[in-house]
Amino acid sequence: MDITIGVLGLQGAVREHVQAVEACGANALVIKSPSQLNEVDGLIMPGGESTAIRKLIDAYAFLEPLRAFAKEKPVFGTCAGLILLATHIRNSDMVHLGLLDMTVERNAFGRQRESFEETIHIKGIAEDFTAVFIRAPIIVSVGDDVDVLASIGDRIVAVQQGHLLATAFHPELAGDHRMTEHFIKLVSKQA
Ligand SMILES: NC(=O)CC[C@H](N)C(=O)O
Repeated sequence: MDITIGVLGLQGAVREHVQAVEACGANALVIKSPSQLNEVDGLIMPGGESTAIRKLIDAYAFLEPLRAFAKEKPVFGTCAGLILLATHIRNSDMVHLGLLDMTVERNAFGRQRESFEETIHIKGIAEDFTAVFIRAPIIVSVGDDVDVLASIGDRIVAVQQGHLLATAFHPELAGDHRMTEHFIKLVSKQA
């Protein structure tokens, strides 16, 4: 398979995503400058700290190139990456890429449960996925064109809108690559 997936390499769980992509048999490229986006078929925006990543996005003039990329090609945002994709952030005027039609709430599981694992069902992808949540956001509501892939109670934790995919959890940390594989399939269809 000659697919190359970029992993936005500004801050956060970059190396783990590279390993997950390679474990799925695709090539991975750590993206540190906007011009490298021309070399990849899809992009993963990792978890980390969305405000820190945004500062670096601005410092390296990444915002418009990322928006343009995501309009054409598949993007997978995990945790902080999900926040970067959202059209609305609850209790904030901040919008980053503003492309995936959803309202997210940052750090929504509260202090007691800052980090935990939960076995979840991901529609069409996995019956029993061990999802790792780290100071995770939740998706509070989604637009009509957004497909909800997984929830915990009434908290939405995975969605897809066309070629945009987002999870509140860290799929690269579970040692189970089905979510990454799903993204690579999405990329192959479009590449
Ligand atoms: N693991 C994560 O990516 C946490 C996200 C972080 N709490 C934020 O708001 O950006």
